[in-house]
Amino acid sequence: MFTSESNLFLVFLSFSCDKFSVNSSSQTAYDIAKFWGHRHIAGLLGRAADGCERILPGADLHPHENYFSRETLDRQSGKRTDKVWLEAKQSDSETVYLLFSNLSPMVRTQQEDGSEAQGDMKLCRFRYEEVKDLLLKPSTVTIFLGIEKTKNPSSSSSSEKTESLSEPPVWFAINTDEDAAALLERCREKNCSFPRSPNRDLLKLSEEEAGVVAQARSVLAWHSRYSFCPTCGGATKMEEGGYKRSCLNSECRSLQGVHNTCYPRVDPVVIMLVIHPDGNQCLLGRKKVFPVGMFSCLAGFVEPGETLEEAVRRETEEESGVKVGPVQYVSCQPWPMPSNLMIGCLAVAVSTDIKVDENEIEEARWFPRQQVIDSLFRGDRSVFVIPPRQTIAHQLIRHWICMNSNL
Ligand SMILES: NC(=O)c1ccc[n+]([C@@H]2O[C@H](COP(=O)([O-])OP(=O)(O)OC[C@H]3O[C@@H](n4cnc5c(N)ncnc54)[C@H](O)[C@@H]3O)[C@@H](O)[C@H]2O)c1
Ligand SMILES: [Mg+2]
Ligand SMILES: [Mg+2]
Ligand SMILES: [Mg+2]
Ligand SMILES: [Zn+2]
Repeated sequence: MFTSESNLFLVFLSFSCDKFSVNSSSQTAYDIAKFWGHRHIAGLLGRAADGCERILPGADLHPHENYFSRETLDRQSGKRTDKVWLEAKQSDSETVYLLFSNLSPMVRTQQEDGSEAQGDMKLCRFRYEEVKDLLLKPSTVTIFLGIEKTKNPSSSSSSEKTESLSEPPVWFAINTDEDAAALLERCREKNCSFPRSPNRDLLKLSEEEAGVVAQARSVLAWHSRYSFCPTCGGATKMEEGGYKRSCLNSECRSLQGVHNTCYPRVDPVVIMLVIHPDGNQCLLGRKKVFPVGMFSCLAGFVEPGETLEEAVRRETEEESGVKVGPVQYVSCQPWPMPSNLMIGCLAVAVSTDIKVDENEIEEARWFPRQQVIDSLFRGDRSVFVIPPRQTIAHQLIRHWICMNSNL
């Protein structure tokens, strides 16, 4: 019975209907269709060819995968202590090496016009023969990243199955202090470089490669910052495929029992979208260093002996003066600059007056839902800019907009 009405409705959707308009209660047409049980209409509103499905998935939200989160490699932590296996894999002709200089991976840019789009940048991959001299240098740090995950083995043909009997390639990352220009000459491909602004440039990788870089860069950064033993100041040696540093001083306390100083560090950071008590506005702030017009979620390092909820409340109040009540975890994102874990939360404000800490934040404001929708989906016509979609800040804002927040 729906067929002709559906087609008419779809035509209407594709020509003139504005799906992002909200009524005085900040409800979209989708919110209202869903509330009154018009599942078919809600489905159409959420499915049109312009990507609306991603925009308004409703209550059946798919758990979102953040950029830098994809696990392309199987880490195989058990292999880290198998020296014989690791050595054999290092010289295997199938093994993939990523080359880092000053903690930046060598990448190839697809577009010569300097385009900013995601996927425009690819990691340069090297074979053992091309890097074996670097592996021998004492200043080179080599990390075992893992084994390539096999793609859906049950669906492969019999010839593919025979091929897949051999182990998939193993990946290593190396950081070297060799001259960057000389390193670039090793590459067979054109348009290669070591990006200078990781915060901006590493966002141009594919999801698969971004996940590998998140792991590699964080561990390499740990080695470059923790060369000496944090307990006695002595020299250390690298172990377990790059996942441990042990003190060479046999008297050192760090050798008795297990010490977190011997393992790669991760710093937890809470990042929160604070919702106004009326449910229809959210709190966003800007740092002086942000591009003109950009506002983002507030964020801050979790302190020792603090829960995530308390960190959200403390950082929000410190930076904006706003007091927060309930806090709800949404998703997290590894952020390898150098090794943060961004823990994304929604929080509900219990006070609304804003008083910013000028050392951290230049300005903070309550933004109405409609303005946020404009900023997410209407680009040029918006009054402010939100961070790019690769950031968890963007995803938290999108998550709030996609929720049936007021029904
Ligand atoms: N992916 C995203 O969407 C996103 C968004 C915002 C922030 N971030 C990241 O989160 C980090 C933390 O946010 P913030 O700067 O607002 O935190 P913050 O509000 O806690 O302030 C930073 C200050 O805290 C102090 N500090 C305390 N512990 C620290 C630690 N372990 N490492 C470094 N400094 C520490 C330093 O004085 C630093 O200047 C940023 O550095 C940024 O990389 C990511
Ligand atoms: Mg902060
Ligand atoms: Mg702070
Ligand atoms: Mg802080
Ligand atoms: Zn020591």
